[in-house]
Amino acid sequence: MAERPYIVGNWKMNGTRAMLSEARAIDRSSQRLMKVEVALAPPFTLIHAVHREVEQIGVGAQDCHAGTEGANTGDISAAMVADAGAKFVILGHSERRQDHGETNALIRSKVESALEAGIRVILCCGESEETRDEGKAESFVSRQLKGSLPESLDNADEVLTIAYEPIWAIGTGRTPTVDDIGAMHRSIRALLVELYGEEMAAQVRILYGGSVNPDNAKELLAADEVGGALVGGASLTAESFLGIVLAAAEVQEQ
Ligand SMILES: O=C(CO)COP(=O)(O)O
Repeated sequence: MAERPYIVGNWKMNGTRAMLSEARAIDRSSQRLMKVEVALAPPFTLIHAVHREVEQIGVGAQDCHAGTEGANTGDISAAMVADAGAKFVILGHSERRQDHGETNALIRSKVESALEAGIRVILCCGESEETRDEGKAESFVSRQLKGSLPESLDNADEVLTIAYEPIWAIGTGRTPTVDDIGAMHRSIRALLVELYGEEMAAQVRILYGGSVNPDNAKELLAADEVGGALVGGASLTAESFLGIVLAAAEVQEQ
């Protein structure tokens, strides 16, 4: 792993204020964090509280609306999550695509809105099991990214992270092989070079997500072109999340 690995916990629809102690515990185990960049994306309701609770780690949101303000009952804009303390937002997660019918075009306008609001984007992509079985995973992911990334970016390296999350690996305990992850990440890197040029593309981190846990993290993080992990279930307790952070630090040292 070339640069500092980036380990991000996506709490999804989990967590009340009782979980702030987990965020605090993650933050306080900062000894190893010098080698690893660590962040949490709690639900909207906890962004501000987590932001106030932590000193070392980043805090972000799991989604935002494409607009800036207005008559959108129940929605939250990028500027609002930024105001609550979010420094990044996860966009295009497969659960948003599936459960809320989010299209690539909508996701692209959310990406633009987030960048406009001055927060970083973790853009998710990933194929279904059917698409992988058909041998079309790489072309599918490439189409997803082409459809949801802005055509040009001034500083992709500073504002953009990609997360490859095969849908069939999310919450299932199944993961692709290290070779398959490496092949997909190389394909994503090639697309970034095509879109933004070699220099900028080289600095965009590409995370792997899907059933990452403390036991498999070391192997998965050592795969080619993997710059970190987006973690769901195993980010819900400090103990398991820190196990992954530790694995990332060990891979970094190798
Ligand atoms: O969707 C994910 C993170 O965004 C992955 O979730 P799990 O780690 O629970 O498989």
